[in-house]
Amino acid sequence: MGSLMDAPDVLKRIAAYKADEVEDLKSKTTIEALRADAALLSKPRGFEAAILAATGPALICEVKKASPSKGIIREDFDPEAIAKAYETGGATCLSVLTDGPGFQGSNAIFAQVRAATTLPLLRKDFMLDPIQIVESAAMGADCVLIIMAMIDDATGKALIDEANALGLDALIETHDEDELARAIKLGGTLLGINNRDLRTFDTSLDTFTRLAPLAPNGCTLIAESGIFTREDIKRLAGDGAQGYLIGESLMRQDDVAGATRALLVT
Ligand SMILES: O=C(O)c1ccccc1NCC(=O)[C@H](O)[C@H](O)COP(=O)(O)O
Repeated sequence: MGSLMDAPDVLKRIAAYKADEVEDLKSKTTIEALRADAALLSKPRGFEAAILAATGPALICEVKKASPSKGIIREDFDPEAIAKAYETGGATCLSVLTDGPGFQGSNAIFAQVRAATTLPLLRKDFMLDPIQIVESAAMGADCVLIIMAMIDDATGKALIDEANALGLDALIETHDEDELARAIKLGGTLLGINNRDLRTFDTSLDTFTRLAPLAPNGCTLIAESGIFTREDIKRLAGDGAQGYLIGESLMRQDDVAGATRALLVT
């Protein structure tokens, strides 16, 4: 028998429990209260700016214990140690999973990482409602992920507007021509192309190669998923990538700092 997180339809299942989580959040607080909490924090660190300023490949290294497609990725999961190792290894930014059911992430893990590093942080979760964007700002996130496959255009606009109002960057994730066209129409400039099809879990770098030429000049292109080697990065750079979101291949290493550094060697 398949698990709750098996493809296909994993996104539908995630959307269902995420809608419950949003209702739970709204029962405990208000968007205004979260906005006030966010206003007490220092300004977000520029996530996209850090990627554009990187002198070598801009690695966005992911802190994730598990995923629906791979199950448990790292048993000895110490978010603080991993964040420090990524920073020592030369990461430009970090991505932190906060989704519980699919990734064994949490807001507490995000807080641990935030306390351990000064690198700009992406809160990686499934955004369906503007209150989650404000919650992310109140947690000290610098960037939020918006997955086009999970939302309609009206929701996308509301999420992007909220991120802009709070000074957060928004990484708009796409996987096919239609999602990319919708993201561009919504004014997204930090565009993720996910090599993993979240409906089937099939992963191929050819997705980035196919879609990157369709993005307008001036966008910052992030290649996501399935990146394992320096050769992968060289190939994706040749196809126009300016940043690389890498999770599994680094999370499985004993020497996380060394493995991160090795991806930066030219
Ligand atoms: O990876 C999954 O199983 C997954 C399932 C459902 C929604 C999202 C999912 N993954 C998010 C990602 O794409 C990755 O965490 C991220 O891009 C890093 O990928 P990787 O380097 O392959 O771990």
